Amino acid sequence: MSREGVKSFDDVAMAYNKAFTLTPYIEEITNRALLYLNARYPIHLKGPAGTGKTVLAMYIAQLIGKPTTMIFGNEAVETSDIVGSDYGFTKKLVEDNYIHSVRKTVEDYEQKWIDGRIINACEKGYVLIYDEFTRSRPETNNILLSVLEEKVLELPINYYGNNKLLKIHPDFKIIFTSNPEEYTGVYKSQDALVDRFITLELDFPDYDSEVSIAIANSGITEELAKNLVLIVRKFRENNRSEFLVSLRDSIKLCKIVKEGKINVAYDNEIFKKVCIDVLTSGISVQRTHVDRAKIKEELDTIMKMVLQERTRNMVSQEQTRYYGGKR
Ligand SMILES: Nc1ncnc2c1ncn2[C@@H]1O[C@H](COP(=O)(O)OP(=O)(O)OP(=O)(O)O)[C@@H](O)[C@H]1O
Repeated sequence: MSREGVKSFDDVAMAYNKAFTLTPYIEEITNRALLYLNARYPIHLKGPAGTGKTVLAMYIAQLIGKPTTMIFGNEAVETSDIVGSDYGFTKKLVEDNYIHSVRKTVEDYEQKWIDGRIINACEKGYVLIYDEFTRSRPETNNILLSVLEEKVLELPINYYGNNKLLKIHPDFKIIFTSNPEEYTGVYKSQDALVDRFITLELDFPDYDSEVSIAIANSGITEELAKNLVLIVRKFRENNRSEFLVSLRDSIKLCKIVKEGKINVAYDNEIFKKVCIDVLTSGISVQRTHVDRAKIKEELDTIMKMVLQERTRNMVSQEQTRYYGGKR
C-alpha cells in the first residue's frame, strides 16, 4: 500500500508558516472562502502553479482553528490511503501451561487495520486539505462523493470486521486545491465532485502582494524587491500563454540577489545572467518550443527599461537629498 500521498500537516505547516504574508488581495479571497466553508460547502482553490494555493489553504485551515489533515494528490494515492486498509497481521502467542508438565503454544493471527487520514477528521469534525487532488486518479477520489453529498463515509467491509457507514461530523471541512486541467499529470476533475464544492479561481496576486511575498520569503529590501518583481511580472505578462513564470520565480530571484549580494544594475553581466537563468527555467521544464534567443532579447529589453528607470529614480532621490528638493 502506498502512503506517500499522506504527510503530516504539522511538518508542512512549519515550512510555510514563517513567511506567510496577508495582503488585502489574500484577505479578500480568505473571507469568501470562509463564507462558503461556514455554510458547510467544501471549497476548491484552482489556479496556475505557484499562485499560492497551498499556503492559502493552510492559512484558511489555521483560521478555522481545528486540527488539519493533508493529502497530497498523485498517481500513486489509493482509496486505501485516504480511508484506511488492512495492514498485515499481528501475531499473538497464546500459552497454555495449565498442567505443569505440558506446555502448549498456539499462534493466533489477527488482521490489523490502519485508519486512513480522513477517518479521524470525518469523525471529529476536523479540516482536510486535499492538495492537487486532480493528480490522483478519479476512481481514487470517488470515495469522497458520498462524503460530500450523503455526509457518510463508506468504509471497506473488513473495517473492524463490519461494513460500516461512518457519519460525517457536521463541522468537517474540506479544502481542495488544483492546477488547471491542461497541466501535465492532471486528470479532468469529475463533474460530480465539482458540482459539490465551490471553486475560487486564483491568479497571480497584484504587484504589491507579490512584492510583500517576495520580501517575506527572501528578506530583501523593499526597493530591490519592487524592481525585481517588476521584471518578473513584465516577463510573465508577455509569455503567459507559452510558459509559467510563477511566484516562486520572484522569490528565487530576490533570494539569490540578497544572498549573493548581487548588484542590481543593467550593466552588471552577472545580474543579467542570473535573471535569464531563473526566469527561463520554466521553458525547459515545460518543454515549450519557444525561440530562446528571442526570449532572452525580450528579457534584456525589460531589464533595461526597469533598471534604467531605477537608476533615474536613484539619481533624482540623490539630487533631492543634495539640493533639498530646490532643483
Ligand atoms: N501569502 C503568501 N505569503 C508568503 N508566501 C507565499 C504566499 N503565497 C505564496 N507564497 C509562496 O509562494 C510559493 C508558491 O506558493 P504555493 O506553493 O502555495 O503555490 P501553489 O499554487 O500551491 O503551487 P503549486 O500549484 O505548484 O503547488 C511558495 O514558496 C510560498 O511559500
